[in-house]
Amino acid sequence: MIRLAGVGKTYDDGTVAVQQLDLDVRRGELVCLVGPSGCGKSTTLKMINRLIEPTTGTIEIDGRDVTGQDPVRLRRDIGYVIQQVGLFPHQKILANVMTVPLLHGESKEFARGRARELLELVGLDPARYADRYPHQLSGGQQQRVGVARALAAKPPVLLMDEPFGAVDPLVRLRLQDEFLRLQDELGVTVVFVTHDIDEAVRLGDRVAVFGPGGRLAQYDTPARLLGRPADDFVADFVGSTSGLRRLQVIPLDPAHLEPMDGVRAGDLSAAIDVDATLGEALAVLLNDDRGVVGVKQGAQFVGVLTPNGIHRALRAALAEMAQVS
Ligand SMILES: Nc1ncnc2c1ncn2[C@@H]1O[C@H](COP(=O)(O)OP(=O)(O)OP(=O)(O)O)[C@@H](O)[C@H]1O
Repeated sequence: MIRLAGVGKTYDDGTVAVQQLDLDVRRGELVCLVGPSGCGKSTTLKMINRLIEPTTGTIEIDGRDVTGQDPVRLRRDIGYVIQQVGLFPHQKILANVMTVPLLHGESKEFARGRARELLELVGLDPARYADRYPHQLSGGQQQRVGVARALAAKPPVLLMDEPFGAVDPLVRLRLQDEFLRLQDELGVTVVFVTHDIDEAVRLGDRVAVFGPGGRLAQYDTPARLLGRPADDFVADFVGSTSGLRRLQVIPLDPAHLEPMDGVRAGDLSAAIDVDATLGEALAVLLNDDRGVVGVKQGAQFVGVLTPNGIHRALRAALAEMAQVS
């Protein structure tokens, strides 16, 4: 869906922001660009919607070179969400979200309906929030309005630059979860900039780690990035707690469950879904006094998980990861 080939950006003052960047993003994929401050993540994002022109290389969206397209039109067709949200302070929330469909030439009535639908989708009840002004909303709520507005024109591509950077960690987790659900539902292709490796591995189907001087250090799935960092820089950036982070990306393995024999469903105080990750399973287990968690598929219990089961699942996943690398 998006293809960058040999893309570079050197600013007028000689700063090399991005070097020889090759990056493919598949349709419907969520790709995170992550790295320390100043390594060219925002510059890369802004080259995709032509807020910044590359010095070298080509950028294609859906097979079409973006440099051949009218930048205003291009930006109208690509959703863009930034940390400072950029809501119009003197317009009510509904009017803020209606802006983009109106720009696309839709009728007021259509735009109003679409805006209400979008507010609902991002978890803001229109009956409660549509008539408020931006300053009457919390930071997290404003951020959701920003996401709703960017999605209002059903863009095939959404660019997000640290969209959840300014909200507290708990709200951020919730926004991340909601955004994952939304992205899955809408099937939109997303490029998401963050400097937070935890956010990147949580959200990304694939993660691009940028190093100093705008060099792409590794582009991989979260599991491989954490399990097999390409070099010392990536290993360092991923950090010493990568073992714990890895838990967040490894699925629970049903082979490591123990049978329900002798355990009555009514005695289990905690249960998780069989689609959970090892990290989620561990979190539930740690909160349970008995050290045993029921695992469900739909409404049915399919087994129980104990600390030993988690340990076995983790060992097996790491062995498998080492084999494919
Ligand atoms: N207009 C500009 N003129 C000159 N240099 C610039 C300009 N904009 C950005 N830079 C430089 O380009 C490099 C990359 O900046 P960019 O904003 O892309 O990094 P980033 O990875 O997004 O950083 P952060 O995480 O801090 O937002 C930095 O060294 C920055 O100082």
